[in-house]
Amino acid sequence: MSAQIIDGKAIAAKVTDKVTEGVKARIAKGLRAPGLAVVLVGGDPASQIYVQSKRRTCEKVGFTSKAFDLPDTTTQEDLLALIDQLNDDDSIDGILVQFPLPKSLDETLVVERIKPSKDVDGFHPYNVGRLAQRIPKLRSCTPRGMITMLETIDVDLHGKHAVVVGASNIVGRPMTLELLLAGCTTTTCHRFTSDLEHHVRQADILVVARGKANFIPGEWVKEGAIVLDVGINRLESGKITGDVDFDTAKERAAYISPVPGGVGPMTVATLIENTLFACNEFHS
Ligand SMILES: Nc1nc2c(c(=O)[nH]1)N[C@@H](CN(C=O)c1ccc(C(=O)N[C@@H](CCC(=O)O)C(=O)O)cc1)CN2
Repeated sequence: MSAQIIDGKAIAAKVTDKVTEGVKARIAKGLRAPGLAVVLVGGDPASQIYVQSKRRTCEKVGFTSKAFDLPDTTTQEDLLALIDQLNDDDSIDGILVQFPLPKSLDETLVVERIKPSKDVDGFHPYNVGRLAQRIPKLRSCTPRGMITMLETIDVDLHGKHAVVVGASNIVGRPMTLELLLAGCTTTTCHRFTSDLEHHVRQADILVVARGKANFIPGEWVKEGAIVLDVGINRLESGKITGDVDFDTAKERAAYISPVPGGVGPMTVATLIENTLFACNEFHS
């Protein structure tokens, strides 16, 4: 059996089309277009690609996009002052500060400074806490995007054993909360997990966010599992590959997301979806 491919690029296009309709509906009612501020500090090449994609998608759906490209010498005070200014700007519904930040800057202080109603990344402790308490509002983009991917598959998540490999604030931890909310029994594996193979072999739903090419051998994947690969690893050849050994895994899984074209595009689409939500729900 060969797995069905979960086409993140196609699902993301549907999500952004729906947002375009939402923006048109606002304009038809005489309301302003949603506004997203995208802040990039420094010149990390991967971050530049992601930020460009976010800004391009904003334009495509009819948002107002404000770009802030700051040098890597930016101080903590300067960055927090910009966030304060954006928090007070009524034309801005969402504030996105691209991570990772240069080492001299504290990401936690940045996350905590953004007004929860403009936290379209869903990283603020207020928004993570709401997700943990089953009353989500703004939800982290990559995990929420993966739930949207799962919703396109005709599968009942209740009681399924979901195993998340990786416990970062951006992906692993909020994904565990999302899967718990969806009714899964969850296991989160991290750097101190002993016998990773044992846990992975139990997974009906396997989410891997480790950042190491072919970290999960395909033989570990349970027959009929759903595999979502969050890894984006650039090989010396220039090829981009995920964290799961795709060729072997696809012979065992029922569904699998590819890299590229899987989870990555859903991250951007969900950010756009979150911005429209923030605009309609909190600011209008
Ligand atoms: N403030 C944030 N920073 C970061 C986040 C985030 O959600 N918020 N996530 C990641 C990076 N990321 C978005 O910012 C992101 C990663 C990957 C993709 C994507 O579309 N990848 C393509 C491959 C494109 C390429 O790298 O050439 C794919 O998988 O098909 C989009 C966004 C860390 N930082």
